Amino acid sequence: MLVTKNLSFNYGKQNILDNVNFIAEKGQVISLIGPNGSGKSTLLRCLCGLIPVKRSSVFLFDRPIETLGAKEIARKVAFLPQSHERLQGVTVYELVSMGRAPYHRSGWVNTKEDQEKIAWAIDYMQIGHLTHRLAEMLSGGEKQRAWIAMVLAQDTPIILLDEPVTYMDLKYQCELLRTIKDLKDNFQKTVVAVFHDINHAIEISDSVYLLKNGHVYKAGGSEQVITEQAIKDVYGVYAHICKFKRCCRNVVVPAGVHDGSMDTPLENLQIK
Ligand SMILES: Nc1ncnc2c1ncn2[C@@H]1O[C@H](COP(=O)(O)OP(=O)(O)OP(=O)(O)O)[C@@H](O)[C@H]1O
Repeated sequence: MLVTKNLSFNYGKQNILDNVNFIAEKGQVISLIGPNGSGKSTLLRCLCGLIPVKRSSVFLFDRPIETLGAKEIARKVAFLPQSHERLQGVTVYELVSMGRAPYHRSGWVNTKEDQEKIAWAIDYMQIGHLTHRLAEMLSGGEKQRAWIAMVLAQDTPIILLDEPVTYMDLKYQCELLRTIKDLKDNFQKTVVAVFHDINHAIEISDSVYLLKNGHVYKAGGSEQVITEQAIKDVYGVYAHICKFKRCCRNVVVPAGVHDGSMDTPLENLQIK
């Protein structure tokens, strides 16, 4: 569905992405993880045609992305950026409605189908009580849910989310992870999401891409990719990969401030 072949990208002379080979199939959840500045957001922006790429390095439904028009791409891929545009005087309902823009030829008249998709997205993200509020007046977490509703109203087979749990409290973080799983299980959506919390990536992903300095350090199932060695190599941090009873996934626990220095190998940490 969404593929990159030896994708490289520069800003000026700075090499940001280096020979990235990526593949997302229908109904998969794929996480991008890696340190600040490793190229995760840039990769997402290449995947939805927001930044121009070399010919035949990004393919959307088997077609080189540069051969598709902006609206055509936007009917296939929705993108939630890391930081949102500051929209003044726009209600939450109007914000969510903007997700329908790729389907409008000219002007702004919502068809019955548009209204149904908008209503579904609002209901799905549980923001019905916010629709008349100005988006700029919402709390960080409320705003994030409103923007995700806009992305869902776009009704695309592929959804790209850049740090979607930002600003959300624990309850909404858990709910958003469930939402992503539901979008995959019940709507066969393909979701590519950037996470800083590695445990979120472990919890939700069919595959994980671990980026380091613009290249893919490792990709695959989370158990293969996320190892203590990989975390040390990529983040420069010692971390424990733990298994807990009644928790059916690995849990990454970085060495704590009381365990010793961040540079202390795990085997030398003082366990009291
Ligand atoms: N518009 C731009 N012009 C020049 N350099 C840029 C631009 N946008 C990003 N960069 C640089 O590209 C590199 C990768 O940035 P990117 O935002 O893709 O990283 P990231 O992995 O998403 O980081 P973070 O986790 O901090 O969000 C960084 O060094 C950044 O400074």
